[in-house]
Amino acid sequence: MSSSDQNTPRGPIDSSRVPRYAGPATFARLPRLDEVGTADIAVVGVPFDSGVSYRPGARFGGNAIREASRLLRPYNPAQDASPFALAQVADGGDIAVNPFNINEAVETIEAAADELLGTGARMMTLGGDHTIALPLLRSVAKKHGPVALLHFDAHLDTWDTYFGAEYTHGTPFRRAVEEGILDTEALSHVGTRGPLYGKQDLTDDEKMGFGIVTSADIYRRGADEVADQLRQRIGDRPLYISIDIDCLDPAHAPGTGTPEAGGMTSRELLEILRGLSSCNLVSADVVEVAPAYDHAEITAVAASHTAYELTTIMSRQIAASR
Ligand SMILES: N=C(N)NCCCC(=O)O
Ligand SMILES: [Zn+2]
Ligand SMILES: [Zn+2]
Repeated sequence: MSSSDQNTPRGPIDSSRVPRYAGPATFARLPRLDEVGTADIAVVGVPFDSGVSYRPGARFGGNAIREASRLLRPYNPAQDASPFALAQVADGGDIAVNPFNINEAVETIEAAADELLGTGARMMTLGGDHTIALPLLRSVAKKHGPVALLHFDAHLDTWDTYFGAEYTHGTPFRRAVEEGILDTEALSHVGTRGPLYGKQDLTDDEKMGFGIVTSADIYRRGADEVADQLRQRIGDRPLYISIDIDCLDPAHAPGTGTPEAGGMTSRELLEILRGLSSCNLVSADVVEVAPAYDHAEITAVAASHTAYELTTIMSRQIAASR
């Protein structure tokens, strides 16, 4: 039983008493998981970037997002909710994974997710490269069955292999479809753009069941209409949202490993997420934040606000289902 079932949840450190730049950076200055016992939502880092095809560095993403999240405040006006009061949200620290063995890392992540989800918590994972979405989805599907997937990304990430490797940051969603852990009636990429290897990439992707909302679609149709369309497709299915921060334009997220020009703004991303606030979001990740290429925490701030909106959606669901 989570502590929030008995008491009011323990929230962030009060930034009017302890300056927000002081002390250790847990996500949003929330308590650590071991301080509260169990949580409704566990924020967890996965410092792993051995699956990247270009610039490395996303292993430092989780802690960069935590640092940038010091400035988050407890009330979210855009969703009219205080996420850390509605549910016990806590920082579960990092999943320690082997950087030299991708297969072992994937197994470790799945096992750690099994353990956390087994306590009844939902997971808000901070990556790490996109490889980590596969073991997280495996674990979520063990609990909920095949889940709807909203995948925000410049890239499809449904490619087959790189250098013969099955588990990479460009391949997690093809593996997930092959494994039958996704609900193929409700799969969407959002923010897709940029050059592909060939037209076949799109044909393959469509055969797997994915719909595509391109970055240009968002610009032309607007965030509200896009969110409405996505919400209708998802319905009340258990939903997993995976957000590759490179879905944002490099102007809004320079700190990432495979940037592509012509992306959505951070405002558009946040607005689409707010439009999904009624969805049954069971877990989510924010990946591919690589702070070495960031400037003035632009990317880390965008990622921390993204995780905040996702956490708000989950906490509203948790409160509504009590
Ligand atoms: N998942 C991310 N960020 N990128 C995938 C790009 C794979 C490629 O280099 O073709
Ligand atoms: Zn990407
Ligand atoms: Zn990706």
